[in-house]
Amino acid sequence: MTSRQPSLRASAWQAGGFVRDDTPTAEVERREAVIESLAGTVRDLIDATIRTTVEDDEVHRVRDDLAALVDRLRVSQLPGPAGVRYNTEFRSWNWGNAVVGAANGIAPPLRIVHDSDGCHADVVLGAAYEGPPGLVHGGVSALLLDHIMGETASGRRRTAFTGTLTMRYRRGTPLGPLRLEGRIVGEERRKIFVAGSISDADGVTVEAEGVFIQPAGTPTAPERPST
Ligand SMILES: CCCCC/C=C\C/C=C\C/C=C\C/C=C\CCCC(=O)SCCNC(=O)CCNC(=O)[C@H](O)C(C)(C)COP(=O)(O)OP(=O)(O)OC[C@H]1O[C@@H](n2cnc3c(N)ncnc32)[C@H](O)[C@@H]1OP(=O)(O)O
Repeated sequence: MTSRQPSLRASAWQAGGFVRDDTPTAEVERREAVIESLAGTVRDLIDATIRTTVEDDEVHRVRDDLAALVDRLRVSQLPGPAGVRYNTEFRSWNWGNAVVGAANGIAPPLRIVHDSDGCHADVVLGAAYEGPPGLVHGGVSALLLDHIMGETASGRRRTAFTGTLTMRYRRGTPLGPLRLEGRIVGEERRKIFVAGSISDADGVTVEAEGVFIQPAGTPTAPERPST
């Protein structure tokens, strides 16, 4: 996640379900690095669990050790999901997000780059994202495209919810290195039309079209610089 320029009254965001949290940016980033390192190990654990061939007794011992570790993390917990928070500098963080959450071991996670044409992200998908043998699950493709296309529509200056998302799976998407892209192709009042794609080294595997809706009454900030 990148830093936000202060541009709007914080109160404008409360209506969109974002939670104001005045943790200073330096502290947010310190904690984010800590929790991200744990999530990275959880991601390794998921991959190791899928691919392990160790004997049953060893599986049971590892399970018991992990259960003890879960108990240690449960000692202090949020009352519910992590949500989206932002501070006075409009630095936002959504550590539980299914696609980009720093604390979420099931998020790939996607590192999204905003540029003048929209957004893109390079990602490597492993065994945890498999559908057909050796190929990315179609729902995972839709998940990742939904998010990057939503961020494209948002442009980090407004809230945009997915209204309609249409996928065209042109060929199987192999597990491994992939590029995701999103770009705005039209706008009509609160509707933002976005095109998206997933590509491997040989070209596009999935194309998507989406209509994203800016909820009525939510603000739009001035253009933000590219990151
Ligand atoms: C200001 C400072 C900003 C700083 C910004 C900083 C950070 C930004 C941070 C976060 C945002 C970042 C990224 C977003 C990233 C990822 C996105 C993930 C996307 C999701 O994962 S999100 C979850 C799945 N998503 C839902 O959970 C939606 C549930 N749903 C609803 O919340 C409503 O249903 C809604 C809001 C969609 C519409 O509600 P509404 O009341 O506003 O709509 P309304 O009836 O007024 O229609 C208005 C016009 O939209 C047309 N229209 C309506 N619905 C449509 C549909 N479904 N498809 C196509 N067109 C539709 C109408 O036909 C009309 O069109 P027309 O104007 O031409 O008549």
